[in-house]
Amino acid sequence: MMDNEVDVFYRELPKVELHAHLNGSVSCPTIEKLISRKPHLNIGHGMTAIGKGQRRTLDECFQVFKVIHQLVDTEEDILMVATDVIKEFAADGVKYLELRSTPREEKHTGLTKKSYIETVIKAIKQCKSEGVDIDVRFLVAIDRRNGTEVAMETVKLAEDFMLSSDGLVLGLDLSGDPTVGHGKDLLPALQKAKNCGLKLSLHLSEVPSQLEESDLLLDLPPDRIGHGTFLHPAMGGSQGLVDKVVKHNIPLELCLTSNVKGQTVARYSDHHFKHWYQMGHPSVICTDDKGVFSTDLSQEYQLAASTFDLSREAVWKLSHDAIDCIFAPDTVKQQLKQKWIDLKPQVFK
Ligand SMILES: CNc1ncnc2c1ncn2[C@@H]1O[C@H](COP(=O)(O)O)[C@@H](O)[C@H]1O
Ligand SMILES: [Zn+2]
Repeated sequence: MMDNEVDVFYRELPKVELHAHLNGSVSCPTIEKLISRKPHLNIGHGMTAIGKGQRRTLDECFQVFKVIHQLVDTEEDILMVATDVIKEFAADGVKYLELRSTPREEKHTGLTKKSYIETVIKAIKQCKSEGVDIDVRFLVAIDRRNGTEVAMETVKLAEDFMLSSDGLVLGLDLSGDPTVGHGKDLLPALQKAKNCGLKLSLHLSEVPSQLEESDLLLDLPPDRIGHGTFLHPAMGGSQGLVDKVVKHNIPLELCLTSNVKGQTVARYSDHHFKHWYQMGHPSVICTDDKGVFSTDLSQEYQLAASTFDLSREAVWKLSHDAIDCIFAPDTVKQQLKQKWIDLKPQVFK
């Protein structure tokens, strides 16, 4: 996204990003660097991002991640990718970021799941020491396709890092192709994670066929929901599901461009943001995969505002209220709220 396409108000708006997959967030310039490191892979740029006006099926989106994973398979790659992504979010006015990523083992390069997470943490610490103006935390992701055993291993790894990373690792994400695997097989691992104090953000009902799974996973309950596209009765879900989300007051992470480009939502004006926002339910605008979907968080706020006719004050409240949905402790929430107070005159000048 070029700067001049987004109104300066949305760029300067301080923002909280809670749903960003590391390898889906890799920008064009970083992809270029990766391609030049690995010319033998013969990967062209068109294979890693979905441009303006383009769409793919969700299935095709998952093919794109496979291509990016080929490009990012060493500690060096992960360090560069994570550092670039963090700096790009900071340049877009994001003041607090929860990055998520699936630790991968790559036997041919010596990458292990542990060194994968260590490298992301190293990137976060490096950005901090360089004075980049953003507070970054990490959620360890479980890819649902890998089943019970890997999920258990991932929980153990996340727990170890939660205890040793000075508060940088806060929780777990459940993601991956929603048409593969079933949440019931992952329930024991998620329950264990919750019991040891890891926060849970779960992709729920990203596709229509997951209502039974969502009903089951909502009883955990998770601390946040990714997408939740088909939970609401107006989207083919049910009042019972909405009631559970409301009863537990579980915030939703909503990613407009991701859902439209991945074709689970037909057009922006049909996005389920409108149902939850109207109810006054905590709804946080997020990017999902800013690289793959060629977007950024400022653009997503502007899209939400123009599609649903939100005033600047309403947009301000939307970004401010996201602070209450972060996984970091209350002291961090207070610091961020102070930052929003300090920045407001400048943004509304
Ligand atoms: C489009 N909607 C989506 N739905 C579900 N999972 C998604 C996703 N977008 C991304 N991921 C998950 O994030 C991984 C890439 O980042 P990391 O390698 O983990 O950093 C994908 O392989 C998938 O597991
Ligand atoms: Zn996601």
